[in-house]
Amino acid sequence: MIVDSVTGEPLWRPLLYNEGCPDALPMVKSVAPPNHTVCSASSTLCKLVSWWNSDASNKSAAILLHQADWLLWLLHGKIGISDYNNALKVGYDPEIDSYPPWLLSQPYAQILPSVKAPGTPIDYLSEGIRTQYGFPQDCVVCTGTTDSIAAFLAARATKPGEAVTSLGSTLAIKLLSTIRVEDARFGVYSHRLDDKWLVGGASNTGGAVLRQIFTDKQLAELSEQINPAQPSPLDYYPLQSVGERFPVADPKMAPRLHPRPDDNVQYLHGILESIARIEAKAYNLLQELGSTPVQQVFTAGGGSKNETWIKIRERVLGLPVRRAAQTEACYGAALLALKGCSPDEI
Ligand SMILES: Nc1ncnc2c1ncn2[C@@H]1O[C@H](COP(=O)(O)OP(=O)(O)O)[C@@H](O)[C@H]1O
Ligand SMILES: O=C(CO)[C@H](O)[C@H](O)COP(=O)(O)O
Repeated sequence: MIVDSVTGEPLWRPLLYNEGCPDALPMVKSVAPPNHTVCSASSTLCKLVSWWNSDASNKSAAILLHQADWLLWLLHGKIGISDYNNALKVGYDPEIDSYPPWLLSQPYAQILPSVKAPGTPIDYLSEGIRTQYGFPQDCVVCTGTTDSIAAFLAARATKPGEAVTSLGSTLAIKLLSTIRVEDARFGVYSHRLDDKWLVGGASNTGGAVLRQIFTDKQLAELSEQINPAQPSPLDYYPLQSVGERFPVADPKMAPRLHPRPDDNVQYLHGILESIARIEAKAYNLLQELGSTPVQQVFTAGGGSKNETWIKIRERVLGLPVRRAAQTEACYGAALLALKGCSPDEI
């Protein structure tokens, strides 16, 4: 979001995380290091540059916020604060804990938010919100993280080699690694998690495609009739619309959901198996690019309740796959706040 730095009013249409601004890509590639995370049309930096190059008249009053930063501003009232997870795709370097010189030298650097570690206390909850909802006076608001990192924290995976696949509307992968891996050619990037790295990426495949074809009730009923030990010969690339981010970064990739068999059980089997193949390709790619090898996969999000799918994925990945004890990202966000929350530091 690009907002007025005083009033918080949006100065441009808010953009979703997977929306692309290919018009800005050549300019971003001309300033960033080769294959940097920002060198993807859906990166936050491409969104920022696309706005900067538009007819925007109020550049001096603007500030960039991620959706999570904007929500937190509504809670604590201090505008222009982000965290190093949300800020990764605008170009923040969590290793040096700073925006890099190539970014700071750009004219649009003036609208970048200040960045803190995830879970850093910012301020007390603003009085209006506190009284409206009945929170205690000492309720503190901390910086956040991204949704799939919060899902990783909720799963309480702590050892290098442990990974979390979030099967929500999309498929997001996070593998705890001692080695940082980044390669925009495949949509691979590393978020910092304290002194380690969460290597992974986000595919546009996932539950949203399933919901385009089946109701949640059908998903549950049809899945019970699938034999997960039996491989499906059907080979699809389930996407809601054109464009994939990871493990293939191709904004022009077309969805492949045909041929459709008459039997819905077979069709769903083929789709679940095909998404599992994309997940397997993703984990193999991370290892090829040098991350700590994956040993155990936890799973979160709406797709994690599907036991048949978990068995299919175990067979296709050749790895133990377990439903996380806590599968909601908000649980991880609360753990982060608990860890960071110390009013003395405000
Ligand atoms: N039994 C099921 N098997 C597989 N996927 C399911 C099942 N039930 C729901 N889903 C999928 O879960 C997704 C919703 O999960 P959720 O984590 O709430 O997504 P998000 O928060 O990313 O929108 C839906 O897109 C739906 O297709
Ligand atoms: O696709 C997503 C939304 O469901 C992912 O959450 C998002 O794109 C992944 O971002 P990050 O890896 O930075 O947490």
